[in-house]
Amino acid sequence: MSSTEKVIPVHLISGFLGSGKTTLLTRLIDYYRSLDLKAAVIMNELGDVNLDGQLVGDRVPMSEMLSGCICCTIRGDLGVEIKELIDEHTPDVILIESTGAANPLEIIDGITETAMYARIDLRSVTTVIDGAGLLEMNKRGRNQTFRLMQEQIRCATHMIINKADRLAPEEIVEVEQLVREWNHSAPMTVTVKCVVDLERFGSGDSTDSAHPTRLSLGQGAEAASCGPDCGHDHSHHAHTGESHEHSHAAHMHESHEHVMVLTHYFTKPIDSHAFEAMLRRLPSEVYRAKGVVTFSDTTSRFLFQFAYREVEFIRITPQGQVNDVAVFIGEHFSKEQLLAELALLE
Ligand SMILES: Nc1nc2c(ncn2[C@@H]2O[C@H](COP(=O)(O)OP(=O)(O)OP(=O)(O)O)[C@@H](O)[C@H]2O)c(=O)[nH]1
Repeated sequence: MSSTEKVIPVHLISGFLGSGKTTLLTRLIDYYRSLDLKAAVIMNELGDVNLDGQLVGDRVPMSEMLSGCICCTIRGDLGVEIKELIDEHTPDVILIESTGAANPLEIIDGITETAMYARIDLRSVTTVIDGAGLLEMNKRGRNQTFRLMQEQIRCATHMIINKADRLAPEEIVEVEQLVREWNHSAPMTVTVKCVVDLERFGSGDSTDSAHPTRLSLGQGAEAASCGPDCGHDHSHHAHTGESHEHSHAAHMHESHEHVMVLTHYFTKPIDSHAFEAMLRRLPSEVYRAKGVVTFSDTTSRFLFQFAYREVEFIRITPQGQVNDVAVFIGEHFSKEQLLAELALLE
């Protein structure tokens, strides 16, 4: 794989149970088809049967992750699924629809981890909101489902307040105000049947730096928990991903107001001491980093983790080719400064 090989954009569709995620997904599939772009889809259902998948049919390559919540038990498989879809179908874009019970922060973490072995790029997190459902939940009391809804809204880079046909005009205003309280920056569109302008989902070309991703992950990204309906063992976050490609070049996401993700592909081995020193110098605004590196001063390769200011290196012997990549997640950090630090390493 060459450094010029394209990075495949990934769009995550999140939202409450029955809010209209699949409705949006089918629209997107039609949209990409009209542009003559190949979309691949990952759908996640808590049950054994992917009913929504019937709606998508066999129009696009689809991976079904059933019987588990994408954000916990099968989160580790997410990377494998993405990699397999890419290897088998070479899609121009990947769409992921998560179960309404999933906590998007966990999925975002899973997707960004996948950058270690597939040239992908999380471009947007669209949260579909059932306006009437949200109002009802707000009146009934703030239970666990309510908190999950909040989390899904906080995480969104784009918000769709759907099912407007079921809301009176003053209720629409009420929903908008509620949603704005939790997410100050993401664009918000009020729709019926998720009819939105799909242009921002792009041409599939993620190298378009004119449209940087805003990942407004909100607070508590690392403390995220799974959804209330998930019911799975959260202690097993399998880390997978042995088959990989070696690749180069930096790819970056930015947000001026919220959480940013910066994904940097290293072009060559780097000095281990300089790298560790760089991690330790990271500003407190960077609260998470992870990746795979090859050091010039040791023979082995390492998986590194940086969380809560702690640095951890794990020696790995990857099967197949693995990207040398570092992913940084944080809020309000200076991308220029970080890129300058990274440039010094190479
Ligand atoms: N009244 C109304 N119904 C809608 C609208 N959008 C979608 N629906 C209906 O709501 C139901 C659920 O829509 P889906 O798109 O399957 O929702 P989902 O979020 O994928 O559902 P889960 O996968 O179960 O979480 C379907 O019957 C849709 O036809 C809307 O704007 N108004």
